[in-house]
Amino acid sequence: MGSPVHRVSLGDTWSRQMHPDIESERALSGDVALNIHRVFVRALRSLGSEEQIAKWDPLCKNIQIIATYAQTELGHGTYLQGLETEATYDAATQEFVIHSPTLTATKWWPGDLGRSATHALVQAQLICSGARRGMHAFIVPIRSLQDHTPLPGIIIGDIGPKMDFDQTDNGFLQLNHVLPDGTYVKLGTAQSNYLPMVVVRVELLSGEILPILQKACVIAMRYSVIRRQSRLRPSDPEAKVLDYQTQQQKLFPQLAISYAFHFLAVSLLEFFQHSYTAILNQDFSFLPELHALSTGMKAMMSEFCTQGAEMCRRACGGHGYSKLSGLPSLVTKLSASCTYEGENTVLYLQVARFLVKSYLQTQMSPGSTPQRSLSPSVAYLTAPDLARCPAQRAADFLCPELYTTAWAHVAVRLIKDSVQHLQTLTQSGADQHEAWNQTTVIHLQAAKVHCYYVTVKGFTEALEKLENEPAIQQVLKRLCDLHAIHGILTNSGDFLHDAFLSGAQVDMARTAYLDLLRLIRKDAILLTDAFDFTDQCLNSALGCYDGNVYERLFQWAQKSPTNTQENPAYEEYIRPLLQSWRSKL
Ligand SMILES: CCCCCCCCCC(=O)SCCNC(=O)CCNC(=O)[C@H](O)C(C)(C)COP(=O)(O)OP(=O)(O)OC[C@H]1O[C@@H](n2cnc3c(N)ncnc32)[C@H](O)[C@@H]1OP(=O)(O)O
Ligand SMILES: Cc1cc2nc3c(=O)[nH]c(=O)nc-3n(C[C@H](O)[C@H](O)[C@H](O)COP(=O)(O)OP(=O)(O)OC[C@H]3O[C@@H](n4cnc5c(N)ncnc54)[C@H](O)[C@@H]3O)c2cc1C
Repeated sequence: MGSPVHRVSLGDTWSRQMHPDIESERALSGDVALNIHRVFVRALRSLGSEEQIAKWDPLCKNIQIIATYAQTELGHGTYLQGLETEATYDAATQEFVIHSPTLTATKWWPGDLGRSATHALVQAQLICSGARRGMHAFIVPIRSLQDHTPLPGIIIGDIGPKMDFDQTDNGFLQLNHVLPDGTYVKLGTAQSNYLPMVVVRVELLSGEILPILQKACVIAMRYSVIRRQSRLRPSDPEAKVLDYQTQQQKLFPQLAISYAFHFLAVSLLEFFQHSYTAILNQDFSFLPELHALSTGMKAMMSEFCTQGAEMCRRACGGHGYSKLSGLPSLVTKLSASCTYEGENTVLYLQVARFLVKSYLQTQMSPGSTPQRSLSPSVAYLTAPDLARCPAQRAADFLCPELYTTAWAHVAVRLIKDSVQHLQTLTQSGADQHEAWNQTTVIHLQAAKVHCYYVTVKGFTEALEKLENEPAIQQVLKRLCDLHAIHGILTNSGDFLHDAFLSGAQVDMARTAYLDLLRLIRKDAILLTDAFDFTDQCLNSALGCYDGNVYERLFQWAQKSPTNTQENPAYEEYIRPLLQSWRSKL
């Protein structure tokens, strides 16, 4: 490992040396390749029969094969029913033949496919007895385990340079009448084939997406107490930029949402594990809500984390634009998460479908067809609603029940409004699909507010469990309050729309918000230290634990290739340019 890791600088000489034995335990940090091998394993365990899992799982665990998940094609990524790769069952030979019938059927994007993977889980349209049976998964060997060359019928390669993820060889794959390995076993419902995406979306939240925002918060917060710029009063020394209220407004909401998302990811993982156990026992009743939560949280977390990491980068001024800060690559990595594992708009609209169905369920007349009980995440649809917010003073906005009710009120109003717009169009004769398309902007807004409500509710419920830790509960409650009020102020129009909040009450909320910034200031470094990233993991000259920013920036710059190699432009361009005046004498 490179420079010594600074976690707890005891100041003695040994602090600066990492013992090799403990260092070897810190399995893998920063960029890791072969990420999609894990996605393959999740898919295998979700879709495979016991026999298939028994065969392939050990091969994956021992890295006797390197696998990828090949679903997306050149022509389709979102619309799975449009995937063109074919798996035709030949009853005579009792074999499946996998084929890419068109250019747009070329598998395109699967991670590690470009140069690394030996096997692919290929999602293909199953064709049996001439009938198309929808998307199904097949394990296909693609490279020789002897010499890694492409197997017969396989055309394979890398898709070329990307915005980031340079460590991953996203690839393309064409299959020319290839026979996959093993028999085919169909499990569960039609949606079972979608299960791997649910599994990956849930795991991405705390495994990949949230830690990137947390790292950006650590880097920007530590830098903001080292960076001194300008004076609060002419007679004062230069101020730490974190003492400026506007710097706090940039960074503290990102810190608050990092904690909100942490608690949310924990509770979603618990719900997922409960639902997954049921699904493996062929009980799919939890799947609709699990799908709605996993899509909504993946869309919201990737969107807010990307915006938040960019805000942290900008809050570091010029040095935030330097790659030595570690921030630019955090932003470009996060922006991919708004697309992979489901493009965010498409996923939010899946949430909207769920909200419409849930709302219509609440409107069914009593005694009509037996109602499935409403899913817990939308129980607020039938909770008593307030027409007006009762807040009388700023402090009232520090009450979790008050702001949770406020968020539920706006979510109900927007969901109801989206359903009414949909019904108005269908009742006026519009085709249901056209009516849906013509109201998706309204549905999108309702889905986003519902997701924000879920994070606020989840944070308040997590706080309730901390009653035996009053000091911690108090510090985290400030972040919960800030998260809820920041959303209200950012979307105040939604709260003012039906006069649920008055203008005066929005001013009260702002007063409470600004006071929270002041209170959170003293805990800001401790709240980011708590994420417990090593300096190596942060990989940032601005974010090191010991705060020696300027020394590291200067030292790391010296190591930049532009400073260690000859300037290729000098001989060919600069020297002739500088000397050109001589030839004119
Ligand atoms: C270190 C870095 C690590 C990076 C890792 C990166 C990994 C990236 C790997 C990938 O990107 S893999 C490819 C991921 N691709 C996607 O996520 C594709 C997104 N598209 C979809 O999920 C579906 O096409 C979509 C949900 C948008 C639409 O589904 P359909 O085309 O079937 O249509 P429809 O919306 O009518 O859904 C049919 C039914 O299935 C349900 N459904 C759809 N998806 C489901 C799902 N995933 N789970 C459960 N149910 C699902 C849906 O709710 C609905 O139920 P109802 O009819 O009861 O309403
Ligand atoms: C870094 C990275 C890694 C990836 N790794 C893998 C992998 O390992 N395996 C794999 O199979 N795939 C992988 N993908 C592909 C990824 O899953 C798809 O790109 C993603 O699902 C989006 O699909 P798309 O590209 O077809 O986007 P599109 O759906 O074409 O999106 C384009 C626009 O169309 C809009 N749109 C599409 N459908 C609708 C609709 N019904 N309603 C409203 N708007 C719509 C979208 O909102 C978007 O604005 C990866 C992608 C990236 C960026």
